[in-house]
Order: sequence, then structure tokens, then C-alpha cells
Amino acid sequence: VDLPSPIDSQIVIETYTDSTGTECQKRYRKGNFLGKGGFAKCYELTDLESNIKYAAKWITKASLSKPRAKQKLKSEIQIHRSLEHQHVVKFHHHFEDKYNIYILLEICKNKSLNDLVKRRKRLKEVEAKCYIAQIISGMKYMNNRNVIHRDLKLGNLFLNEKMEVKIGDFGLAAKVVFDGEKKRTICGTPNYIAPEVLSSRVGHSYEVDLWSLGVITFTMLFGRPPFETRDVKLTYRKIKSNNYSFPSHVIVSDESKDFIKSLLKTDPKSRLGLDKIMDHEFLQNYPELLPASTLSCPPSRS
Ligand SMILES: COc1cc(C(=O)NC2CCN(C)CC2)ccc1Nc1cc2c(cn1)c(C)nn2-c1cc(Cl)cc(CCC(N)=O)c1
Repeated sequence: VDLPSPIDSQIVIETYTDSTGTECQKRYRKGNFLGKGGFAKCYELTDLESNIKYAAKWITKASLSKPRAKQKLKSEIQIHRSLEHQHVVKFHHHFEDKYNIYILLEICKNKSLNDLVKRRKRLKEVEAKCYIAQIISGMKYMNNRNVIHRDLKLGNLFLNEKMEVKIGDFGLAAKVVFDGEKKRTICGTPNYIAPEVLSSRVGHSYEVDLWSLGVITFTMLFGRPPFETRDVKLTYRKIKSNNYSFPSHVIVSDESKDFIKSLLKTDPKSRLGLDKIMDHEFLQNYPELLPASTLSCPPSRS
């Protein structure tokens, strides 16, 4: 096997100065394209010294011409690098060269929950319970760190080799500086956006992530988001009028429907809070982890 020559675009070089002030270089090999999101493209990047593989988000400096985009990236890095939890994607480090900014993140070999739901059409309740419990664990940690994610969705929830869920993509996250502070910028992904973000009269806070959790649970169990339509404006109208229903052809227990209803409340304050959520009927017994076989077929009804 002939290793790519250093000038080959497959090699990324990080130059840095070590503690003695000496200029050093780390070399990485660019691997498979993993996907893209926003301004970023994601590639596998292997540290040639340690052979550790990362999911590296590449953002071209050219795409950061607007100060808004630059500020958003700065905030993503600042918030994500400050977090360390079993159910939050690990932020390893970031660096830049002449053309790009590279963010090296924990690679999750089993891709995102969005890929899983698309592939399986919809998940069994035992699977939803297992994944939702892990997401709540990560949400509680973020809440303790005064961080609102604001873009929780299946595509930002990754599965590592052990089938653990990792919350990723803090591009829309915000730090709540003081209690009661309200955020105003409209952001999120249409299907998952909370009504108060759309009305933007009173501003929004932590509760927007609880709404998204309700949308995530519905989408796992029914195979599509509750307010999805062909037209984003119609989706926003359905969200604001809380207009959704459970497809009757899918058999889902009452506790699952009740769990979803307790989160998809228009009034943010009446949503089931993180302090009580683990006591809900829906989360009374579930497996710690699911076998990788469930990536392609439902768990047996054992
Ligand atoms: C081996 O690990 C992966 C493989 C794949 C994969 O096979 N993607 C293929 C790419 C080619 N197309 C045609 C099919 C899917 C996808 C994701 C992987 N892992 C993987 C991907 C990861 C992360 C961790 N781990 C993190 C963190 N951020 N991102 C990240 C970042 C961006 Cl900007 C975009 C995407 C893709 C869209 C999405 N939300 O999944 C992902």
C-alpha cells in the first residue's frame, strides 16, 4: 500500500507551538466523507501518530465571510469544548490552517438516530425508551451547565460503536447566563422548533429542548415528525396551534402517547420538567443499551 505523499490533499497538517515554544506539526489523514451540515463538511480524520480516528468538521474560512457565521462557529466551539459527559459528543480539539477550520470530534461509527429511523421505518417502544433515557441524561448535564441546545433532533443524536447515544452539533446552542434570562433569536430545524421560538413574543429558554424531545419521541415511534407537512409555513401553523394526532395504524401504548403529550405542550412551563421526567410511566423499565443487530432489525419480543 503506497502511503499518500505529504503534498497529497489527503494529508492535513496542524502546526502548533509546544510548551517550550518550539513549532511542532501533527499530521492527519483525511478519510471518508461522513456528511455535511450547515457550513461544515464532515470527514474521517486519522491522527497518523496515534492512529486515533475523529469525525472532523471542516469549515472553509471563505464560508465565514459574514460576522454572524463567524460568531456562530465561535459560540459552537466555546460551548461544546466546555462539555464533558457520557451522552455528549466529546470535543477533542480544533485548529485552523490557511484555508479551513477543523473541529475534531468523537466519531460515532453507527451514525445518527435519523439514519436509524430512516432505515428501520420506525422503532419499537423498548428502543425509544432506551434512547430517550440516554438523551435525558445528556440533557440534565447540559441543563446543569446552563446550556440550551436548541436544535435537538434525530440528525444531531449519534450512536457510537457501543450503541450509546451522543448529543452533537452545538451550532445553535446558547448559554443561559442568569436565571430567567430569555433568548430571542429564532433558530432550530422547522420540524422540531418549539412554538414560543416561533411566536418570539416572550423569548424562550430550556423548555425548547423538552419540546424537541417530544418531537423526537413521536418521530421514533411513528416514523415521521408530528407537525411535518410539505410546506414549512404550514408546519409552523400546526406547531403554533398544537395541531397533531397519533396515526391510528401504529399500535403505541398509552404511556408512550401520554409521555409525548406531556412534552408537546404549547405553554413551556406546563411541559414535563427534567426533574420529574424520569418518574413518568414511559421510562419505568428499559434496557441500558440495545444490541447492534437493532440497526437493521427490530429487537425480538423476548
Ligand atoms: C463512521 O462514522 C460515520 C459514518 C457516516 C456515513 O457512513 N455517512 C455516509 C456518507 C456518504 N453517504 C452517501 C451515505 C452516508 C456518517 C456519520 C458518521 N459518524 C459521525 C458523524 C458525525 C459525528 C460523529 N460521528 C459528529 C459529532 N458530527 N458528525 C457529522 C457532522 C456533520 Cl457536519 C454532518 C454529518 C452527517 C449528517 C448527520 N447528522 O449524520 C455528521
